[in-house]
Amino acid sequence: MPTARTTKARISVRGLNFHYGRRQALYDVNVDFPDREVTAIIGSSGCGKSTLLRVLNRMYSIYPEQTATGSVEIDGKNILDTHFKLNELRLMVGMVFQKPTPFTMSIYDNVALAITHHEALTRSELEERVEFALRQAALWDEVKDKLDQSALALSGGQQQRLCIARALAIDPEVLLLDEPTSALDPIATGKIEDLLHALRKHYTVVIVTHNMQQAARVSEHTAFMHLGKLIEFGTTEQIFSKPTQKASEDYITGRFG
Ligand SMILES: Nc1ncnc2c1ncn2[C@@H]1O[C@H](COP(=O)(O)OP(=O)(O)OP(=O)(O)O)[C@@H](O)[C@H]1O
Repeated sequence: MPTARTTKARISVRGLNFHYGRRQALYDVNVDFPDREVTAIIGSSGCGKSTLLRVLNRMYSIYPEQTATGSVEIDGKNILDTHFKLNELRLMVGMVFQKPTPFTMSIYDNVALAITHHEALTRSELEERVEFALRQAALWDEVKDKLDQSALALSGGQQQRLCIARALAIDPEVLLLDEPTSALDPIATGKIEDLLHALRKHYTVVIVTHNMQQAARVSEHTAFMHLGKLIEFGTTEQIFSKPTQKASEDYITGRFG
């Protein structure tokens, strides 16, 4: 398999194999995710996109039958190493899921809880941090007058931006998004895509998406996967205009997937 190398990698995946019990879902994946860029992972259903994303924050580790071999280095440290503390990893890598998952509590507490789990701050420091996170997620103006209202009363798109604020509240280096707009309407989707454009200045973003137009709009690099293998990685422009692998070309031109 080709190793996708770039000059300034923030995450380097090498020789990654992943099993759900006896079922192998990833085969010898090698890829570098560039620093402070958006990388899209695309490919047909079941090809291993979510699995790869979940390995990047070791989410599988709570399931004993799920195993990963190989390495995933962030800042030169192998985060798959069981000696690498999960708490430390949670501070480095934030994650947002397909369906918004706000906690049943106020808008303010949703974000504050993420911070107080890791840090002891004074009340005013905490207020500043919550505001900063909500501003980063382009939600502050819409919620600043109702911070003590339930997060569940927000629209789906606002809830998803709240989840992004929660992920950003701990100031991670990496933001992982697993089909973050698939449950949203086009206007809410557009807001999240605009947000991704702004976030790339500060964060290394990896997004799994089924929507190829979205990948083309939001990402600088694209990884194409097929049947658990990373088939091709390149600039999004190259992958969409001149894919070098037949499987990528077939997927992009809609012949399968
Ligand atoms: N918990 C699990 N136990 C067993 N097999 C699983 C589990 N989760 C996923 N798989 C299998 O691993 C493979 C990769 O799944 P994954 O969810 O990563 O694919 P995907 O590309 O994200 O798919 P989709 O686009 O449909 O979300 C699939 O064959 C799937 O059936």
